[in-house]
This record gives sequence, C-alpha cells and structure tokens, in this order.
Amino acid sequence: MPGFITNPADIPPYLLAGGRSSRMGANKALVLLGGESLLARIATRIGQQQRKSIVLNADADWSDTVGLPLLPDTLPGKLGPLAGVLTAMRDAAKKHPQASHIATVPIDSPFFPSDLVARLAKTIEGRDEIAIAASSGRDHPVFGLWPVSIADDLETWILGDDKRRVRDFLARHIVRKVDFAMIQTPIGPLDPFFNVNTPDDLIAAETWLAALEQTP
Ligand SMILES: Nc1nc2c(ncn2[C@@H]2O[C@H](COP(=O)(O)OP(=O)(O)OP(=O)(O)O)[C@@H](O)[C@H]2O)c(=O)[nH]1
Ligand SMILES: [Mg+2]
Repeated sequence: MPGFITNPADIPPYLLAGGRSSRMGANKALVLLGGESLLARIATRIGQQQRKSIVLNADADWSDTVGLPLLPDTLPGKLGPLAGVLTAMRDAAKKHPQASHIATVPIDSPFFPSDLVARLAKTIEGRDEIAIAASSGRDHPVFGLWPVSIADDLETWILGDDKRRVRDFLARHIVRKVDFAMIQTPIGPLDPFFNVNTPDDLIAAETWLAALEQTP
C-alpha cells in the first residue's frame, strides 16, 4: 500500500510536454524566454520544490531533454494532458511504490508559484483526493497532485469518453482547489499561471519577465 503524503517535497514531479504545440508552430518546450528554454526554466523551478528526480513526459523522439529522463505516453494518439497524467501515475507506481500522489506541471507556464506543490499538498485530506491550482476564478488542472490509486479509473475514462474534458474526469473524484494570488509587478498584476501558447504569448512573457526582474 502506498503511504500517505508525509513531506510534499517527496512527491515525484512530472513535466507534461506531450502536446502538439500547434498554436506555437514549434515545440513550445524549446522556445527561448530570457535566453533560456521554457523546459530548462520549468525544470529548474520544479526542481527547487521537489527532491525526487524530474521526469519529462513527451514524445519518444525528443533529442534535447536538458538531461531529463524521457517518458512517452502509455496510450498512443495524443489523447490530451490527462494521458500524460496517466503515464506519470503508471511510472510512479513502479518507481516510487511509497508515493500516494504525483505532481504535474505543464511545459508552458514559466511563472508558476514556488510553493505550488507544498500548498496543493496541504489541502489533501485523503489518499484518493486530487488537488489542483486555480487563479482569478479559473482552474488550472494541469498543475495538480494526482493519486496513483485512480490510475485504472483514469485509463478507463480516457479510453471511454470521446470528449475527454478534464472537468468531466475531475467530477468523478474529490478535488481540492487552491487559489493562488496574482504576482504584483511594476506593470500590473501577473497571473502566476500565465500560459505561453502562441508566439504573441511568448512576446508578452518576455515583458512579464523583465517586469518581474524589476520587482523588489
Ligand atoms: N503527455 C501529454 N501531454 C499533453 C497532451 N496534450 C497536451 N499536453 C500537455 O498539456 C499541457 C497543456 O496543453 P496545451 O497548452 O494545449 O499544449 P499543446 O497541446 O502542446 O498546444 P496546442 O497544440 O497549441 O493546443 C502542455 O504542457 C502540453 O504539452 C498529450 O496528448 N499528452
Ligand atoms: Mg497551454
């Protein structure tokens, strides 16, 4: 039986990067922000919170993984972010039999909170509960803690639900939500889950990064 969360820093972290990057038109993980790839930035940020080694959930043909182990989706066909979550659960069940939960972070949100996993973990009261992040009234379920105990249910749902809406899967389980505040910067409030999906988002992210660097 897996143990329950004792130290949030021990929750195994997985970077979800198995998407198509269709709006960016190039692999989002490797676009540069402030001269550094999103992948490298996000790996550093999650590595500052988590002690277990970081796994990159992405297609098997990636060449530049900044040294991270590569874990392709268990189900073929790019079935969405929850296919990455499932892959992470299966991997953790093998490699971290003590872990009740895994942590997931997408590859395109470079400003996510430095206390993300600790705050999500604090809200979990039962070993089968999910915790997700929210800001400004919007949920960000790709930033989540997921119990490995629900892997079979997730697989059945992915294979059986054509729409695969994340909120429909969440409705099957107990979900704790944690609201994170805006980051105050000299040019205004920044959503910590600001998402780099398009080339224009990348330009905006450069502006936010410069503003953050001026923030005391
Ligand atoms: N493992 C895995 N991750 C996925 C899949 N689809 C999306 N993701 C990841 O989920 C996160 C959020 O998805 P999006 O922002 O839509 O990213 P995307 O699908 O690459 O981009 P678009 O093609 O422009 O929608 C990103 O980190 C993606 O890499 C998938 O089929 N498998
Ligand atoms: Mg996105």
